[in-house]
Amino acid sequence: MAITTYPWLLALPKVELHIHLEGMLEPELMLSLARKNGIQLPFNTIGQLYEAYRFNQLQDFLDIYYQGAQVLITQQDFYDLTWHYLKKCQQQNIVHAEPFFDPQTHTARGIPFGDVIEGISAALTDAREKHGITSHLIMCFLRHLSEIDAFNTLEQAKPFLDCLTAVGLDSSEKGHPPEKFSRVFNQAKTLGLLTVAHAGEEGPALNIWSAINTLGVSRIDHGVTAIDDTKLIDYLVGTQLPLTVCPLSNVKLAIFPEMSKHCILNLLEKGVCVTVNSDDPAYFGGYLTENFYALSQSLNLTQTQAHKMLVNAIQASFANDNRKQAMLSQLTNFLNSNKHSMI
Ligand code: HPA
Ligand SMILES: [Zn+2]
Repeated sequence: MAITTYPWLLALPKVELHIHLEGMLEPELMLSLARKNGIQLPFNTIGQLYEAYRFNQLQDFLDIYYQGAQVLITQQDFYDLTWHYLKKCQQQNIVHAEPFFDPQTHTARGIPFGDVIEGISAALTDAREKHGITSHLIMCFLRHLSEIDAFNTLEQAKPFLDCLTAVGLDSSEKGHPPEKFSRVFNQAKTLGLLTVAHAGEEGPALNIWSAINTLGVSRIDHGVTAIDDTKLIDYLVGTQLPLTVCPLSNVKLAIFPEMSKHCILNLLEKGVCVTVNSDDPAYFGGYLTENFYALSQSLNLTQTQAHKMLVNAIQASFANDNRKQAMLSQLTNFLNSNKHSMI
């Protein structure tokens, strides 16, 4: 059955595996934090910010994203940013999330690592206790920086390993292949952390192979260029290694010229374990519900396909077996009671 309404998607219980905390910095919050903290930005109004959010490629976005993140100074700022997203989760019935954060963006400006991670973790704990939203935090290394910088960051994370589930890899893919970080990822694994990596967003399918073979990842973030490599597709289908795909992001960053050309449903129909995610919702025009809605509008996403991608997300998550079972039941109950209704 085709999905036609936004309210149905809004109420659908959802899981998000690819979202950057710095990418949920909405213009209103960015400008108010800039005023509070006395940070000068090249934008003064919300209109100017939206005007700047026109990107031809990943790097155009990253330049603005790192600029915006400079307004985050205190532990409370990181709490508020995270809490803002968790309120969104409540509104959109996102029941489990595994957000990324980029500590190097902050420690390079002299912000203590502990303030960043403690602010974020306190908000995640409060959301679990007050609203039952579960989460796992993933620390990303910026791949445009050096291996040594990544090792230093991992060192700073050691007192906070209880707050972390995994390490990831993000920022500029071109010129910074996964293997650059194989030794850091190995060390992270010896500390008990799981691993994920952005690969095959702007870069070739070869980067996905490298993330698999040199970083031992549990999931690939993006991974859409896998569609160019039939051997890789066979591998992904055989292993069910998940891809965390971000449709609105991919169109905003011109990976696909328009949503109707996006390959996510082709990957799904081939049997790849794909999931839907929002990446940087404040910059790309929508949270998880809007990503599903865009697929329903441009690719005629069906309820069965939405259900399958959510089952994939639950199974691909780092939640424990009990939590996975509870989320699967919640999803089944929703679909049984809302199959024919469009609310
Ligand atoms: O889509 C992305 N790709 C790489 N790095 C990022 N950091 C935030 N979003 C992204
Ligand atoms: Zn991302």
